[in-house]
Amino acid sequence: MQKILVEGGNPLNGQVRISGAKNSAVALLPAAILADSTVTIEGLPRISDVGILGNLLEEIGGTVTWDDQTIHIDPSKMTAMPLPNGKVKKLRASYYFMGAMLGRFKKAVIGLPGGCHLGPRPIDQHIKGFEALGAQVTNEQGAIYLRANELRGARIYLDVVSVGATINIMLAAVKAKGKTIIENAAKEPEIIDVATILTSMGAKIKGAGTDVIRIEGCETLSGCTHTIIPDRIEAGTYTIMAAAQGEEVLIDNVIPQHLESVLAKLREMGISIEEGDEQLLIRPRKNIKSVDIKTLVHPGFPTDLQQPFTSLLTRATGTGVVTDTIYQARFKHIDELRRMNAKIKVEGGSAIVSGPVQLEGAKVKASDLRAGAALIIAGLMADGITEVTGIEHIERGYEHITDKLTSMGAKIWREEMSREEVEQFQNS
Ligand SMILES: CC(=O)N[C@H]1[C@@H](OP(=O)(O)OP(=O)(O)OC[C@H]2O[C@@H](n3ccc(=O)[nH]c3=O)[C@H](O)[C@@H]2O)O[C@H](CO)[C@@H](O)[C@@H]1O
Ligand SMILES: C=C(OP(=O)(O)O)C(=O)O
Repeated sequence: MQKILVEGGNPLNGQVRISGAKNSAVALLPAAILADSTVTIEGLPRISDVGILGNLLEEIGGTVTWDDQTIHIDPSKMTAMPLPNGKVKKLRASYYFMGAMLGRFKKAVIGLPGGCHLGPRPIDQHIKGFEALGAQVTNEQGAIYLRANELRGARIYLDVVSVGATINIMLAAVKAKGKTIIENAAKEPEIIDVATILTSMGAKIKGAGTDVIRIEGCETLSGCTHTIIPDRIEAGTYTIMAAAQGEEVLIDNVIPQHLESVLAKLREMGISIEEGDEQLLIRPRKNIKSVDIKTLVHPGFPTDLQQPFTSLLTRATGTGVVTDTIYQARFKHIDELRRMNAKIKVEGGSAIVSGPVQLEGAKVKASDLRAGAALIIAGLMADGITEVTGIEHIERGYEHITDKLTSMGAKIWREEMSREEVEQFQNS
């Protein structure tokens, strides 16, 4: 088991290239189940979530070959193999096997998903969608059983705007008979990316990226080649890192429009950001001022950048109020930031950050993926050395994070944990 160490205070300079989007990748791989011949996806991030999904595709009979960041998935020999336990529990996005297998085989058995612990993460809207399409859905001992004689298009209104439910319903509906309309759909860029791969396979989808998506079901979908979009959350994380500890940092392979809400907040703090076609140039100021942020569905401020942004606020002058309307309890990083001398109170669903403070290196634990990113940002700014454990969470979403930061001048490295440290970590 490894930990990440950061020696703070070293300025970041130079360039970082953003990887393919995790939250697209984890839906694009299951989408390949729906095709009748090989699907090739280019530009994938080699992160643990993607590796696990590749293994799950093999478990159901897919032939998976990797060529650096390109995957080739031959789905022709896949079966409706039940996946009630095991690797499906290691990540959130295994729930996309429900929609994709229901679409192709009209049946599936998938264990309830894992993923970051951010408070309750129900999947009732996914199930409502599958039922509307004609599936019988039961929960038996922690696994979801889905079965349909046939799938029929339906009009589905989502009570909650959900990325996962929108994509999962799309995956099943492309193989349903007739027309499906998803109302109050999520509008995240990853939804457009999934609609793009499905369209390349032959699906008929209109309106992805708006809150009404119309799908005309097809009998067969064929193989295709698709290039994934860049990861806006990884790009946002490096932009925040540059704002926290950079001199001049170029973020390459980014779609700036995906990050408008975050860039607006950074500019409000006094940080200079130049936007190119696929690049952002960040030149922070020494003195930055606090802002309030409230997370919202896209195109609002993304919940996945709330935790990294909180670390940045510790170096800003004034009081910043952070409110997460998507996951009201996404504040597990706050106790760890306090160990590093941050002045943050959690009150009534908001974190109130007072600054500026000089953070101090400490031994801290990442409770989830973006908490891990928040602690690395804090470590970059802190006096002395910060040790971050729980890095398996970070590896779910950040490709080569230590190498990328090292190339920009950060002192950051991995070390094996001693037996005592592993025991302490497991008991904490
Ligand atoms: C793999 C992936 O893409 N993960 C992202 C996805 O998660 P995920 O798809 O799980 O998140 P959702 O968009 O579904 O969740 C949004 C909100 O809706 C609620 N909800 C969701 C589904 C449901 O059936 N019922 C329900 O009540 C959730 O508890 C949450 O409060 O979107 C989140 C919100 O942008 C991001 O933080 C995650 O990084
Ligand atoms: C919450 C996240 O991921 P997941 O939904 O995969 O747990 C995230 O990417 O911040």
